[in-house]
Amino acid sequence: MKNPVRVAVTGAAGQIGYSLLFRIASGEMLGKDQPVILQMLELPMEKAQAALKGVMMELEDCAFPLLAGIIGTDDAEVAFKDADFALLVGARPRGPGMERKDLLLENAKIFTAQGAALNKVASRDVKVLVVGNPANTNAYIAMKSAPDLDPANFTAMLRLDHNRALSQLANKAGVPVGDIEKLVVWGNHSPTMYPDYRFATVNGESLKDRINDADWNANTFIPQVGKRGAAIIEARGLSSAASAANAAIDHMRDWVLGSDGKWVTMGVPSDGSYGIPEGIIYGVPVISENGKYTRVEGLEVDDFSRAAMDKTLAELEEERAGVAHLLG
Ligand SMILES: NC(=O)C1=CN([C@@H]2O[C@H](COP(=O)(O)OP(=O)(O)OC[C@H]3O[C@@H](n4cnc5c(N)ncnc54)[C@H](O)[C@@H]3O)[C@@H](O)[C@H]2O)C=CC1
Ligand SMILES: O=C([O-])CC(=O)C(=O)O
Repeated sequence: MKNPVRVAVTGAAGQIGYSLLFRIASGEMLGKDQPVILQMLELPMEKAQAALKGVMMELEDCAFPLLAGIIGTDDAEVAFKDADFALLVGARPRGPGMERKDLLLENAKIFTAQGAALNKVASRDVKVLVVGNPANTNAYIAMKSAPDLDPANFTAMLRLDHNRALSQLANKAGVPVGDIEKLVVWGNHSPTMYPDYRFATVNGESLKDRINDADWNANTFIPQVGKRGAAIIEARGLSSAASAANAAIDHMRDWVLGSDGKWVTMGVPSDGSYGIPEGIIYGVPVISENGKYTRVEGLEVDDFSRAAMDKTLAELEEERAGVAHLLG
């Protein structure tokens, strides 16, 4: 049996937390041979702490063989102590009529504090996934607030967008979703994101050629993927939770255990490639192996794509400017 690893989850009593923790504890994220210690953070309010207690009782009641320990706390330095993985979910969600960036100033302070706490007490190799919105800029804030940790280990979740795009493409082309490869979602987790299937294949053949519908791409597919979060809020009255938790599991699992040669989308600090300034947390295609992700390099950027990639970049730069005063 492997030694247990420590997985910190913030916002553990929230709706994503409730869909996420049980799957981590059952081995779906890190493997069926990897024991985990869950270190869960919630707000210091009585209601949040009581709800967290309830979640911990239910985790116990599952008798997961891989669950080697559970810690519930309102102190970030307890939750992140020696953490090997940190899933930063805890943040306010948007409601109907809001954009994710409307949450920026309210949620930003969470990520300066949690970045600093990770910097102080987490494992030096901690792998961080930011889910709380606006996810890219919150990941940027956490990364900048943790100067002693490897910036490459701060990532934002665009996997839900990637998975949404896969399903839309599979429906349109009438192919099984699992047969589609080489999809990318560039940029920000916001309506400006650019889902790009120019390179996508189905059983090795071009999906773009098979669909062959530029109008559908520009006027249906791209906006539909970009606004899917809002459509879920409209339908449910609450933002996506089960699909968000599922995407978080996919993101971490592929990062840690490898993507099997397949492209997946991760929001990662830019290395300057594709005309994205260094350090901006931007969705790019990566392949992961042995716990390390590598960008897919050298993809052609045509005029349509350049315009789309620059638009989402401009929004990220605007968000970054909006939080610069918090970062000293
Ligand atoms: N990146 C993505 O694809 C997605 C991101 N999200 C975002 O994830 C976040 C969480 O969503 P839900 O679970 O639905 O919200 P929720 O409101 O159900 O749960 C959030 C939980 O976080 C806790 N929390 C708030 N501030 C905290 C802090 N400083 N430390 C620890 N815990 C804290 C709250 O008490 C609450 O229990 C939201 O910002 C939402 O917009 C949601 C779906 C997809
Ligand atoms: O739309 C929201 O606010 C929640 C979210 O990020 C998503 O579902 O993509």
